[in-house]
Amino acid sequence: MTHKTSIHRLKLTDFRNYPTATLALDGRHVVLTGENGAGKTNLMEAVSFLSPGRGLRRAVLADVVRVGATGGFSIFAEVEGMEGVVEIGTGTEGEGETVVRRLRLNGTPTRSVDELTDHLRILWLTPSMDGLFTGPAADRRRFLDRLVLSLDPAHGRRASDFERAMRSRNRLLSEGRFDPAWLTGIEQQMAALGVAMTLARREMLGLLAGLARSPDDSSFPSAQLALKGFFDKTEGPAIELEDRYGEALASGRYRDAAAGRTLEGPHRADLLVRHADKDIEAERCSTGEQKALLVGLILAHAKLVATMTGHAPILLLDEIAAHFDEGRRAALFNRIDALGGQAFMTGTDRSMFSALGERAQFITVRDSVLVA
Ligand SMILES: Nc1ncnc2c1ncn2[C@@H]1O[C@H](COP(=O)(O)OP(=O)(O)OP(=O)(O)O)[C@@H](O)[C@H]1O
Repeated sequence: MTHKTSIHRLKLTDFRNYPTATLALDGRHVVLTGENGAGKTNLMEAVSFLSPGRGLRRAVLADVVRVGATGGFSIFAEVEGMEGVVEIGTGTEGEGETVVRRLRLNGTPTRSVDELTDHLRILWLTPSMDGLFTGPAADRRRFLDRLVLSLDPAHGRRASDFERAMRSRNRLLSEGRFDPAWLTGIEQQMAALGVAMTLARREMLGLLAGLARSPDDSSFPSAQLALKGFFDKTEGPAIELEDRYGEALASGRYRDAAAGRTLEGPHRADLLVRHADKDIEAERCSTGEQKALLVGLILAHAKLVATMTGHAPILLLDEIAAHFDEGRRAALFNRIDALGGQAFMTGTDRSMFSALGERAQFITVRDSVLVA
């Protein structure tokens, strides 16, 4: 049995184009419509700040604060979460370079925004992800890491610790400081973290592949996913893989010093995506097929999160409906509904969402004002 998580109330202060805004929600899906530039994506971005990180735009925090505001932004939400009803307060303090994010749960300050994952899982799909299959590998790696992170909150720390260790190694090598004891220490750390990251990525791909296809999946093709590069197929106990990577780093010191960077590791891996029914790479699919593939992937992931946590995640789908014909839109709404969670959707035209009927609450966004 999957439980629902949903946002009941949302209050924004000095967030993007909103001086203040309050939204009372009744647990149904939420459709935000309005003209271009009205503030629909901004509102979704505010919801995405109820998870750790920099939100769905990966924004610089200072840019999120409303232009002209004297302090930081704040978001207050009343949420039916994974541990019952919780009041989440988050926002920024400080200015310019020193802006930091703060979090309060039921009024009590918490040490880390990572605690948000105890209460809510939020997944999103935005137009900026349209070029995911054809763009740089770094985007696909980040996408995969975000999938992992939603089920394994320790993954973020692993990745940032690996980055830090790698930067230290790169610095030593670029300065010609080939001190073996020092380098070996750093490389062992990189080996442990790099292998753990890779195994977590592989596990996520295995879990997604193992998901049973639901009968109405034909509207959204399923994707075949594989890791490419860096221990993509190598089997063996983690400790063996760590030894192998540690040795590869040690023997690659002069090569990496010449290149000015570490040439081997999880930071060079890629995510391969194939259209399972057509058996071709996603990058060769038409624009519409790529979009459908991406939606299928997000829906499969949402189902996985619901199964693994027992709670359906909150979905943020920015400008999705306009891409699909009426039949596919209806299928999309049915799939979202079957997940059992709350979805936020945006569009300029309300009629695109008419198939949702009573299943959604319709809100018009007009110049930073929300009209239910
Ligand atoms: N920090 C900020 N302070 C004030 N306004 C901002 C800030 N950041 C962005 N904006 C404004 O917010 C407005 C709305 O942006 P948003 O992306 O939410 O629009 P939208 O309704 O999703 O439009 P579209 O349909 O074109 O995607 C833009 O006009 C932008 O200039």
